Formats: sequence, structure tokens, C-alpha cells
Amino acid sequence: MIVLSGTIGAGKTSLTDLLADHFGSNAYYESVDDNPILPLFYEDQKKYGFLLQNYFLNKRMDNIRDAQGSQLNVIDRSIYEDLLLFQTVAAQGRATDVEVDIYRDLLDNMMEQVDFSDQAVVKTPDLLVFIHVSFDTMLARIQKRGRDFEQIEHDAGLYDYYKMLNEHYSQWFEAYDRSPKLMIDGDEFDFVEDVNAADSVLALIDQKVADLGLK
Ligand SMILES: Nc1ncnc2c1ncn2[C@@H]1O[C@H](COP(=O)(O)OP(=O)(O)OP(=O)(O)O)[C@@H](O)[C@H]1O
Repeated sequence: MIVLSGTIGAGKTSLTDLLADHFGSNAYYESVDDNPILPLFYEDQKKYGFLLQNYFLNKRMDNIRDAQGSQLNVIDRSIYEDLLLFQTVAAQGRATDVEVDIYRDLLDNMMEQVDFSDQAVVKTPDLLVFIHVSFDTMLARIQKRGRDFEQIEHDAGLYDYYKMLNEHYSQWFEAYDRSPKLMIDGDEFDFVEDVNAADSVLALIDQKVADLGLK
């Protein structure tokens, strides 16, 4: 399976659509609209952060399990980024170290079930695609999409959260070593608005997929 990664509004869901369509494979999404915890979390990160992580962990496991079966199935966000998000929340004093430690232990225990064999219930990705966007692009996309609870006008503290998250993401991708990986420049290639950019991105991913023998 191919797994997308990148900060909020980077374009993971759109690229998931494009890729699944291109490969004729299945797409697995993190559903935002029917997530009951997310709006609560944006209201009060301290209170709902830990609950939200548990909710996501559960959902990501579902997605990973369901996406087995084709190396070209696509998941719109990796499970490996959640800790980064939670650590960023904690760095802003909105989660405690104990909460982060408990979450990390739970994640580690669950990920020990991951292996590379064909029989594995939960496997590591065949390829992780990271969409890098600058902070300005990130803010512009969040604004354009217009989800109320994500807007910085709604909560000025979100600006710092987004800024820190964006910085942490590049370091996270550098350190990521669970699978082959590929970075897409989301500033250079606006694959949502520009058909040529979409073709360029698909060509890059096609090449990587071919190099890895996934197709
Ligand atoms: N582990 C997490 N901790 C806190 N918030 C999270 C976590 N995972 C996802 N979210 C939140 O869920 C929402 C959707 O996340 P995500 O970035 O996957 O999708 P998106 O914003 O639609 O991005 P894209 O446009 O790239 O598809 C965002 O508000 C994001 O902050």
C-alpha cells in the first residue's frame, strides 16, 4: 500500500483520489466530517487531545488492515505522523508528558504486530509519499478549504500550532525510515488546480513505484 503524509491541508486527500484513480486501486480515507471528537479537540485541546489520539489510532488500524491486498491501495494519512501531532500539542502545553508516554506505549505495542510477511495483519507501507508545503501554502489551503474549527480567526493559538507543526514535519520526514519514501513539492506542484502539475506528480510517483517493483 501507498501511504500519504503531510501537514494539515497539504493535499493528502486530493492526491489519494488522484493516485487511486490512476492505479485503479482502492482509496482509504480519514473521515473528517463524521469524526465526533475533532471539533471538540479544536475547542479544547487540553481536554480532548488524548481522546482524539485514541480515536485516530483505532481508525488508522482499521484503514491499514482494510488496505492490505494491493501494493497500490492508497491511504490518505500514515499512522506514524500522529505522534508528531500529539507531541506538538504537548509542546504547547496542551497535553501532558504522561498522556504522550501512554499514547506512545500503546502505539508501540500495536505496531509490534506489524511485520513484513505476507501473513501479517498489519504491514508497513510499500511506499510513503510526503507532500511538503511551506507554512504560507499551508495557511492558504486551510483557509481555502474553510473548515470552521480549523481557522486561525476562530482561535489565534492555532497560528503557533500550525507553524510549529509545519517545521516539525520536515524533520519528521527526514527521520522516517519505516519504508521507502518520496517527497513531493506541494508548493511547486499544485496538483489540485493544475492538470499539468498533476501529471508531473503522477509521473514522479510512477517512476518510484516502478523502481520499487510495485507495479
Ligand atoms: N493525530 C492527530 N492529532 C491532532 N489532530 C489531527 C491528528 N490527525 C489528524 N488531525 C486533524 O484532523 C484533520 C484532518 O487531518 P488531515 O491533515 O489528515 O487532513 P486534511 O487537513 O484534510 O489534509 P489534506 O488536505 O492533506 O487531506 C485536521 O484538522 C488535523 O489537524
